[in-house]
Amino acid sequence: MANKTFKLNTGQDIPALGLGTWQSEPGKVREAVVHALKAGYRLIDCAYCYGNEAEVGEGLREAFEQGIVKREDVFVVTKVWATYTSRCALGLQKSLDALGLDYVDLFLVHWPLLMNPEGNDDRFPKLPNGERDIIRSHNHVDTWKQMEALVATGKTKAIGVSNYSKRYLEQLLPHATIVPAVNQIENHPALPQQEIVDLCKENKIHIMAYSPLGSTGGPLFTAEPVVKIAEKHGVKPSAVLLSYHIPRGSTVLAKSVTPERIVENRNLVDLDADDVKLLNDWSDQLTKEGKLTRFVYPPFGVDFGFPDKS
Ligand SMILES: NC(=O)C1=CN([C@@H]2O[C@H](COP(=O)(O)OP(=O)(O)OC[C@H]3O[C@@H](n4cnc5c(N)ncnc54)[C@H](OP(=O)(O)O)[C@@H]3O)[C@@H](O)[C@H]2O)C=CC1
Ligand SMILES: O=C[C@H](O)[C@@H](O)[C@@H](O)[C@H](O)C(=O)O
Repeated sequence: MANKTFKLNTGQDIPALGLGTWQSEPGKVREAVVHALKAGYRLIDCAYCYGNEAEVGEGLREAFEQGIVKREDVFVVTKVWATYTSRCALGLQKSLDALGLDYVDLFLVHWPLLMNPEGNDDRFPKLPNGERDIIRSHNHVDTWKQMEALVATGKTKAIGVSNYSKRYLEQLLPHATIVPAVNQIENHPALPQQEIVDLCKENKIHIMAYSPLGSTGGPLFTAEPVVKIAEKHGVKPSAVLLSYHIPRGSTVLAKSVTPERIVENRNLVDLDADDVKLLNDWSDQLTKEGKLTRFVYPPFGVDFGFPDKS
């Protein structure tokens, strides 16, 4: 099942499982990438903001040189960081240079906002009071227009968004000449974001689920329904959390720099209708109790339109 692919609205095949690289430490991520490609992963999720694209690129190069995989067989994703959303072409070029590639398969708007491109830091400019230096007059639709222009350059095969709520998508879609191929969002049974998933499905926008384990340390491993289903199938809770996305028709990104876990995370299981119901019931219960959990919400001080955060 880990070799499954989905079709994007561009006609490209996108793997159902990818390796995440956020917080993958220097000194570890090159080997993690090589190991993942050897283990059969065919999607690597990167971002300029992660500060490790040069080392991810070394891993890719090593895998190409060793004949583990060819460039055209790996789906490489990267994202324009918030200080470059008024300079998307430059943002893409910087990622390509760091990765050592001449194109990526998918380029995403990492977050729908602009941070001061002339601020006091390349990635995290701050105001004297310590808050992030955000250009609040910027319209995220303008960023999308720049993204659209990048497709013709051949430097990215597809474009998409990330961290787009229903409200933001509804603002964007009437102006989009190219419908985003993907919306990459936090997604797991404790944050199903069904309203976004449904809207994306209606518009043929593929979901890439991030932080499927609850991000750092995998806080969702101990959730009761997850443990119950894992015991039933004789697998680890991580396998249940990753497999949850396959019947939803979504790609799932699992980050690890630990060789055994990278391999282990390829062992997806076929969840049956009872398992899916148990997880969905848990999501419904969390929704009713107001206990949904968003693990990734950086301190931008911007209302992105997520119902659990506005
Ligand atoms: N677009 C966006 O804004 C965002 C995108 N992402 C993308 O999604 C990816 C995945 O999300 P992320 O937030 O990193 O978190 P994940 O939900 O993938 O969890 C990663 C954590 O789980 C641990 N882990 C991984 N596999 C196992 C396992 N089998 N058993 C036990 N522990 C395990 C990892 O440890 P270790 O590495 O030490 O093994 C790490 O601490 C990111 O890396 C990034 O590529 C993530 C957040 C936001
Ligand atoms: O992709 C992962 C996340 O979005 C990450 O890029 C942000 O959380 C960033 O560290 C920030 O603090 O704004």
